[in-house]
Amino acid sequence: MARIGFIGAGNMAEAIIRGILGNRLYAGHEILVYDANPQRMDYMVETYKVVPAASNEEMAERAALLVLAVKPQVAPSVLPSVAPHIDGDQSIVSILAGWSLETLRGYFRKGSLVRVMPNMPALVGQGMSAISFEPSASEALKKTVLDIFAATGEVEVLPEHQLDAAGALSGSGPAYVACFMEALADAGVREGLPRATAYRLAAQTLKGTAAVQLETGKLPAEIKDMVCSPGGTSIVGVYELERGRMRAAVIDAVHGAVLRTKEL
Ligand SMILES: NC(=O)C1=CN([C@@H]2O[C@H](COP(=O)(O)OP(=O)(O)OC[C@H]3O[C@@H](n4cnc5c(N)ncnc54)[C@H](OP(=O)(O)O)[C@@H]3O)[C@@H](O)[C@H]2O)C=CC1
Ligand SMILES: O=C(O)[C@@H]1CCC=N1
Repeated sequence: MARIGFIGAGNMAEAIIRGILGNRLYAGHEILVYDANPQRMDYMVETYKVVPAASNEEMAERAALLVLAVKPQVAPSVLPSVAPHIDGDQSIVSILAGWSLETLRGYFRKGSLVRVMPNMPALVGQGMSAISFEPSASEALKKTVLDIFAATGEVEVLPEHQLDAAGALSGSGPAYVACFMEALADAGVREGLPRATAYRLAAQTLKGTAAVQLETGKLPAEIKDMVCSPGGTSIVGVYELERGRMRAAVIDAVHGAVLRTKEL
């Protein structure tokens, strides 16, 4: 049996595989992949020396732990043919947005189920994964799953009812942050900075500010106060952000993503 198999070898599967290989959790020959797109299969096999499966059904027969990494919209056409091949010793990790453990259990009669909401920065080992286990999950399975996602960044075990919120915050969050980064860089260009310089300044500013929060534990409000000198420049910028309803826009964005998650 392969240690792990990926149903769908797209962006997130690649990010997780990179973490596994980079941290030497498993070797390429212990990882099975199947993707409906033959070019994508070729790319994954050539790049990561993983093992191609002939079908999702073969994968389900051969992988001790199966990662569901297709789009949620595709899952209803994939799971009915995969589930009958799963026996009680196997485990299924779903990263499908919006798919509850209860919905998954409707397909999988056997096997342990885990729900994970990873995020795209897993690609560079800076991911944030929210993880929910079934109450019956064994300590061995918890360790295996935590080790896999810790290889892609940080992990947080959450009760399942919080996973949709986590997905809309940290799962979708890189898209919002990229929009903010682009806006910051556009602003720099408007003020005369070269485009490449503006991107570098914007990206490192986001990374550095996040690092201050994570390393010092200071509240975002405290960090903002450390930057805003009385009567200075930054407080004028903060005032303009507030006039633009920046906080309300972000809160609306996450709420919109939660509502969409419930539709999937
Ligand atoms: N992207 C993100 O930031 C995050 C995504 N997720 C979740 O991860 C999952 C995967 O997302 P992502 O990696 O972005 O998606 P991708 O579209 O990059 O990857 C999915 C892959 O599955 C392939 N595929 C389609 N149909 C089948 C099939 N029947 N059998 C096997 N493979 C198939 C697709 O091929 P083709 O392109 O030809 O259709 C594609 O290569 C989703 O469920 C999403 O909700 C969770 C957190 C973050
Ligand atoms: O946009 C999506 O549906 C997926 C889930 C979280 C991030 N990307």
